[in-house]
Amino acid sequence: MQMAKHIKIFDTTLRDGEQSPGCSMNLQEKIELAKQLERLRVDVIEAGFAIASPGDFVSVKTVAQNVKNCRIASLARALPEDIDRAYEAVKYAEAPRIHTFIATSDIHMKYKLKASKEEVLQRAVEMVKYAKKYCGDVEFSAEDASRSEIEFLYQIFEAVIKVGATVINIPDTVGYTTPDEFFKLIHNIKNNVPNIDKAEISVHCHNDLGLGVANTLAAAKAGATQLECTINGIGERAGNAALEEIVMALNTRKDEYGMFTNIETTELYPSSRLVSKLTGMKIQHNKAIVGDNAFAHESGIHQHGMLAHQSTYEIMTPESVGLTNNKLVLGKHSGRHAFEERLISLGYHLSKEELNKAFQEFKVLADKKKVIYDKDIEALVLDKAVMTKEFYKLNQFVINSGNTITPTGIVRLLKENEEIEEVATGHGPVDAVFKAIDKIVGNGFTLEDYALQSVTEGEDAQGEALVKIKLGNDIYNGRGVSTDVVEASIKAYINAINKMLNELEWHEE
Ligand SMILES: CC(=O)SCCNC(=O)CCNC(=O)[C@H](O)C(C)(C)COP(=O)(O)OP(=O)(O)OC[C@H]1O[C@@H](n2cnc3c(N)ncnc32)[C@H](O)[C@@H]1OP(=O)(O)O
Ligand SMILES: CC(C)C(=O)C(=O)O
Repeated sequence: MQMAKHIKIFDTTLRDGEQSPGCSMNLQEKIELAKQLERLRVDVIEAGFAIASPGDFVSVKTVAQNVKNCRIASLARALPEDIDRAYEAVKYAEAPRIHTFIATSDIHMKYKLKASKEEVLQRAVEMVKYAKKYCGDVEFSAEDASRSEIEFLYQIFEAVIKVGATVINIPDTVGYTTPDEFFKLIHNIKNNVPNIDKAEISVHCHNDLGLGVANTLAAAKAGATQLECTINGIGERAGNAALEEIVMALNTRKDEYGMFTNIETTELYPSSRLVSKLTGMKIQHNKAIVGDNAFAHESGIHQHGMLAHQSTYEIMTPESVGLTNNKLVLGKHSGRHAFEERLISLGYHLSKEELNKAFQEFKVLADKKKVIYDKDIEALVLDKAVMTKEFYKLNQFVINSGNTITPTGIVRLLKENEEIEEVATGHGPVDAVFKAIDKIVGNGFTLEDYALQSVTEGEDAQGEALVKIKLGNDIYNGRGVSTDVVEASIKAYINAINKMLNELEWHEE
């Protein structure tokens, strides 16, 4: 019998994932996510692109300072200033990595870099050498590798390994390749780059044709031992290969792949929910592994089969990915211990102060709602999982609305201990209260997106409002939950405003 092979998971949710339009996260959110990735036990966290902005630099550095059990990487173009900045940020990590890249396809070299093959080869070698002066662990990516000339890939990989690259990454940058083709590419690189055994082979697949995961798995079969991916598959354009799908495919089909990862699979669902909440990017219901319907059985024949035996229609258990089966969780007579235990099993690790606040809110909710589901609890604590300084807090609101009158909203907010009240009219009650808040806060930002969904089923279900506001080029997500949808909307709007003000204050410091 062959020994199972260890496959490393390189998570790039904080870098490529954050490149999804509208998915920006603030510093506290990134730290929270990095800690969750540590609980998930990914091998490498790509924490950002340090030179991209002062905010990116600080978040890479703070992740490096706070996460101890994963390797921490920063992306850097093949430029000395990028590499300097990347190292300045990752040097605080127990295990730092500089990840430098340059495009190798004719299209990118001609139109984007305006550089010849020789120049690209020389820059790649010089920059890997340059990075090695700082850091033992240097990953080199040949951007757009899947559309690059294969002989050039052999040449550039051999050259960068010679000067010390520890990982060579083969990205399918534009999601163009197919599983058979990518298998051959990785197989050929493994067999034609003379010093390939001195470096790890990595792949990074995008999902433009919906083949990101299939291509990644084909590459693993061909010999790649580091797989780059993101939670929920978020990322540039159609996204990256989804971490949870890759991991569960390897896990469920050990017979086919003979591979294992270090991932704590019961943390997959909490990680997915966290990313969705932090980015405001909803998970489609039929999404594999983590979608609401992934373990739901609707039709009679399937339900009959499931009643007879779970294995008839489930190839993995919901528990194995961190979904608990306790639909009915806690009620108004529950105590703090049971509440905390439930939170931990859902993947939320709150401080004592955060827990106390969440418990008080849980009791208020339990008075309003007959049945409290896991999702209600998650909705409550997600705000606590990422503490944001509250510049404004909702004190009171009143709306006057109907189909024959102009909707009017009166909102009173607390700013420190000062009460500020404004009134405004709008196209509907939510528009009216948002306009009243604009009058209090002042404008400069715009509402980019607003969505409302119910957290669970039932007439007393909580409404969850998600808003995106934009200031300059920056987007801030806010969320709010309440059994009253106008209140949920106000909370979401104030949450986004508070995040924006936190960021502005941080930039002023
Ligand atoms: C495939 C990927 O996902 S790559 C990662 C993509 N992520 C990002 O771009 C993160 C956000 N980016 C940014 O904030 C900015 O683009 C920055 C700060 C990195 C650079 O900003 P600017 O200096 O204003 O340059 P801009 O983005 O307009 O153009 C990119 C420049 O980098 C060059 N470049 C692109 N890739 C590389 C590379 N790998 N190595 C060296 N130079 C590169 C381009 O040729 C161009 O150079 P030019 O200014 O001499 O024409
Ligand atoms: C920088 C590389 C790894 C990348 O993100 C891509 O090619 O998609």
